[in-house]
Amino acid sequence: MSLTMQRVSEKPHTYRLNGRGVEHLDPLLDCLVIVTRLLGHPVSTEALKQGLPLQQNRLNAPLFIRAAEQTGFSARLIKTQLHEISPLVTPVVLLLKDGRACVLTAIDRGRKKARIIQPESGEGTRDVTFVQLEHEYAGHAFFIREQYRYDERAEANLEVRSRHWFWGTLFRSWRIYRDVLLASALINLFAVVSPLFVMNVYDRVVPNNAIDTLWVLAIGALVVFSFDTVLKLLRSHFIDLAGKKSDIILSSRIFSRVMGMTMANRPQSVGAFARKLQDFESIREFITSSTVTALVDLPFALLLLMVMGFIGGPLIVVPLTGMALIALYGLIIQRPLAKTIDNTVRASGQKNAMLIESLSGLESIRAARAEGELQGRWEKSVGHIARWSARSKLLTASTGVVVGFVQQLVTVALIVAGVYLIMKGELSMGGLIASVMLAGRCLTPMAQIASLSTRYNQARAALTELNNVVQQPLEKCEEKQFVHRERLQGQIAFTHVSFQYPKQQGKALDDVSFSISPGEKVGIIGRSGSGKTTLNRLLLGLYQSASGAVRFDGLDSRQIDPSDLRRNIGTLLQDSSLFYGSVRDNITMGAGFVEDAALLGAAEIAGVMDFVRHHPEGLDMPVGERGANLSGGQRQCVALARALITDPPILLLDEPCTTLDNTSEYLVRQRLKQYIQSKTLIMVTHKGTMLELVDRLIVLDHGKVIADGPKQQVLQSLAASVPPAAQEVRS
Ligand SMILES: Nc1ncnc2c1ncn2[C@@H]1O[C@H](COP(=O)(O)OP(=O)(O)OP(=O)(O)O)[C@@H](O)[C@H]1O
Repeated sequence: MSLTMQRVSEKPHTYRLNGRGVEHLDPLLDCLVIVTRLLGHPVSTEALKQGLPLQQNRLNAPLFIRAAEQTGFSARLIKTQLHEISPLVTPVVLLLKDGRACVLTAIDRGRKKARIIQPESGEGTRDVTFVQLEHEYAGHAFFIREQYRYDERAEANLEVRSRHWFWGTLFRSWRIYRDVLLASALINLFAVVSPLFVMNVYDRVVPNNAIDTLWVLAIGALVVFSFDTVLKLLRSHFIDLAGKKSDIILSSRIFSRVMGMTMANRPQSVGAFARKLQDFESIREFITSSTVTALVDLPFALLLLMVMGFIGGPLIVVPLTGMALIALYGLIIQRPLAKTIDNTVRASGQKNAMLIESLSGLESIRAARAEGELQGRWEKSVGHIARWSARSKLLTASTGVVVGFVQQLVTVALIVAGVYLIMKGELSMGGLIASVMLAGRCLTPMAQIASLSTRYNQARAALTELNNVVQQPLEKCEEKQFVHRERLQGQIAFTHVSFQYPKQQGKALDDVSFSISPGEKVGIIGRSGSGKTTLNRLLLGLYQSASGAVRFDGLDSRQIDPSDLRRNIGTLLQDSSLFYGSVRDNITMGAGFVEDAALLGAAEIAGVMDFVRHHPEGLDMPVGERGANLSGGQRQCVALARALITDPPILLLDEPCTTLDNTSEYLVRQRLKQYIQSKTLIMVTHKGTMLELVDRLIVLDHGKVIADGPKQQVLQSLAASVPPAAQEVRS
């Protein structure tokens, strides 16, 4: 379905929007929508692609699987012949040549016919022969089924085990880690070669002048070392490969959890939260080569120790004692180290929060001449972090020093004890040298692990923080099934709605009830803090009411998929944000594919064309970070155009045109008046002039509805009683 926005007459402008405003032109997405319908749980295109990083506005194979999974289905892409597909597994999405796709709904093997639905043809179900289909089929098919849902009864009896977000992701690379383990076993076996080579040279070659044997041994050792080098390179490559794979999955998972988090659980501080997410770096570092190598090598140290025991006999006690000493020191410093790192992490979060807040409020800081105050806070925070990080550095450095000392101690003790054994004739010269070398090898992974404890503690702290993030409730959780509504009529009802912000005293909305019919134009007025914006937030489903219900077309908003709901409500928030990019990007963000006619139409109504027309780059004019290159009024126009771009049946405008000059406001108002004729409008405003757009007024005070009725009647009664709310509406 395509959208065209036609300008019917010149003055006043009349705009007619045909269609939904967005054409997705995505065969895979269309097929998935059809499959969800066939499986009895229809999901809208909007809900399926919600939050996915579409490639040129389309699903690709991995995104198809993610789209299915996030809406309660599971999908697998399998290479298969057409005749191998069982009729029992339909519906199946077949990938066709030239990037097309179709849904295979039934197979009649006897008559060699198949029943398909090809969305782009718009023909509905049709029968084709196997030969025809084979000709088009590209060889891969998506097999989709509904995920089994446990209900509350199951929860009582059965604990549903799901994989941990972090360990489960690492576990996905178990095959790679298995190979790494195998390579490590060989590498550690090869570690024996060097001491044995030296031992044999000292004990056999030198006393007997056996030059031939020397060369044989040397060539053998070289071959083994070459193999060892290749294996070591491969091992690091595989560990990095597994780390990279996990890193991509984990980063994407964390970000999607953050995006999907309920507003009630959103973090109090953006800066501190951003810091938590950045701390993922320390986890990434921890799962890369050096750590994993040290961990994997540790069990093999015991093997080397056994070989050493075989050669050096009682000398084994020396490295064993050394290992025990290193382990003991490592354990002793764990607690103080963990404490310093936890404190550093907390303080860094606070410092980052301050930095982000200061940078975003730089103009206000300058205007209030508060630079000195913030400088003071900053220096205090930096000083605090420096103290803790100096402590953690000292502890880390002490590990290195202690480990080095133990290693030297072990060498000296081995040589002293070895000389006694040689004098007693229980050990050869070569045996002693080999024992020293092997002891060194045994201690290396121990030393590495001890020095990794800082990194481990950082990763542990980051994992704890991220665990909290990942465990936050999601707006769309797997257990919850939504009703999918492509298009709402625009009927809205609040019944006894009360709401209190988390961790706040007092209700922001208190027993609010009203009903709005489709096409009605309603103004919400009231003093600052009376609850107007909160009411908008509940309408958008950003927060859920504690009691009562918000209904759209008679359906509780909690049942409607949030993405469907928001697609149907064109929203201009009081503080709508713009993002780095062009004016065009900012208007179309979230809308998918938009035809130029629709874009121009929305930009015209919202007054964007009035200023981009004079810019050499037009709609491609860059807006800067957070829209910093635009004026306040221009930013509001772009945000208004964004609200109109999908031609939604409901418009929710919070303080539109507040930052526009009178002429611009007049022009936008006149164009909006034409545009909203068939829409349901809910508008929060303090501006009397904007009330021209509405026929009915709802007045809020301290979270309660104190008046509701036709505009003139409410204004008159407010003027008569002269409550503060009436004075708020400036004419
Ligand atoms: N995110 C929030 N967290 C906690 N409390 C909030 C939050 N937003 C608003 N409040 C509180 O809820 C109450 C209603 O605020 P709301 O923003 O809905 O008022 P408003 O009528 O839109 O005001 P204004 O006209 O100034 O925009 C206020 O007391 C405010 O302090």
